Amino acid sequence: MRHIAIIGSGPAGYYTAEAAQKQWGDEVSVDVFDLLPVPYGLIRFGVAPDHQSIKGVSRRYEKTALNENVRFVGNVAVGKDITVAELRELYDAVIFATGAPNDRQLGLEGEDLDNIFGSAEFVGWYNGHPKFADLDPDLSKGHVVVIGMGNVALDVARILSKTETEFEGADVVAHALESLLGSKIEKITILGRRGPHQIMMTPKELGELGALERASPRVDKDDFPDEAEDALLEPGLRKSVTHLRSFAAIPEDMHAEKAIEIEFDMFASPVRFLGDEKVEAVKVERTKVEAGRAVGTGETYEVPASMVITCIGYRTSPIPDVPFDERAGRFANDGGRILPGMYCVGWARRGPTGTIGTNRPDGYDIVEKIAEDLDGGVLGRKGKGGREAFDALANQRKLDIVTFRDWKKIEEAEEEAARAGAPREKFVDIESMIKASR
Ligand SMILES: NC(=O)c1ccc[n+]([C@@H]2O[C@H](COP(=O)([O-])OP(=O)(O)OC[C@H]3O[C@@H](n4cnc5c(N)ncnc54)[C@H](OP(=O)(O)O)[C@@H]3O)[C@@H](O)[C@H]2O)c1
Repeated sequence: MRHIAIIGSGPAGYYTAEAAQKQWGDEVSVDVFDLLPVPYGLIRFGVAPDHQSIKGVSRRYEKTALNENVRFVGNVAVGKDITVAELRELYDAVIFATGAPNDRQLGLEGEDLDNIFGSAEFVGWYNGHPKFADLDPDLSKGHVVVIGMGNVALDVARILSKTETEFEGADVVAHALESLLGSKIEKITILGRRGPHQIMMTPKELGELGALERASPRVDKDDFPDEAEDALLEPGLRKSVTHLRSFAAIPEDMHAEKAIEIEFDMFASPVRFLGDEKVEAVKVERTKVEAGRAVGTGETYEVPASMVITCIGYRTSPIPDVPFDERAGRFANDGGRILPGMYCVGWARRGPTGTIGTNRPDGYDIVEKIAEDLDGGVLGRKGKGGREAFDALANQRKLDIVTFRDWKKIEEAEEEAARAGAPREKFVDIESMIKASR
């Protein structure tokens, strides 16, 4: 019997557990650890609460989780409750699937002013992540600036704009829903340092932005190159550009019918944040794109801002004893191999790009590599103590472990507490989660 520890129960973690199960069947025992008492990581805390069909992928992970030889070990902080060195003593392979939960910083003056948040914080707040439940963003004033032109920026702009009817069926947590519905936002400026032909937003999500009840997207016609150049774009990007062109063609009287304007300010790079305690404006430099890169033109202006959300990417949390690539913000690895017996998958391996499905081949690939390392003798000829040995240590340390069965009780309690039409009302603090699990 071989023993595998997967650290992180999000998409990367569960696709890897699934791959291991398929590869070795009863010959392997897989423990999937999570810092929190609840599984699924990005699916629960990152995917937008109004995108329930995407969240449905957790049913596939549940199938894996319910296998005899796979178990969920929640509420365990690796690096604190148990060290990486200890895990390596207990398991033949330790795989980090910890994602990229920290916001990248712009490194600009004024970035620590009040009411400036990174998207991990803001998305975590409306998705009920215990770390960000108390964020308390001030939505009582009119102009939000969202920095970045990727799908996270789109999620944030859409969630800030939706009406109560549009939130039907969403699992946005109660504290956030109340605050969002009481917001006084009139304008959202999406700042992108490049242009329409470099946008990272995908067509389906851009289409949703064009169909909001109380918000209307505005794009400047002058930002586009000649229409003939659209034909040179790859099909996905071409569709996104078609959406942007349709936004640019919205007549003024139609904009006027909507309470919120979502303005795309392209070729605009943030320079510094202005304000005393709270943010009041963003100083921006006009850019042009040269060889695909944004280059400053020296022309600057100010965009008023009562709140700022930066949506510019994420970094993995370093863990003691795991080599880290500071520049890239993820574990130092060679195709997922970190050190003999230590691996990484998903965003912790590749950085924060791709869809949820991108993690699936990652999981299968690392399992193949572990199989190679097993065959090559890299992981020793004899299996380690695994599950039993971990349980002995956990008992000794009095770790309060949450099992998958415990999680199902939390899930049931969250489903019972759901408001009409919503799938669940999430617990937003660890204590309540644990209480519901007992
Ligand atoms: N519904 C969905 O399918 C969905 C939803 C959410 C997220 N996702 C995926 O999750 C991944 C992460 O999404 P994301 O939106 O965080 O990342 P992203 O797609 O990489 O977009 C990041 C944006 O931030 C900008 N940016 C980065 N550094 C900047 C700086 N210093 N100043 C100004 N702008 C800066 C980038 O501009 P440049 O392009 O110029 O670098 C880009 O527009 C993506 O693969 C995304 O597609 C998917």
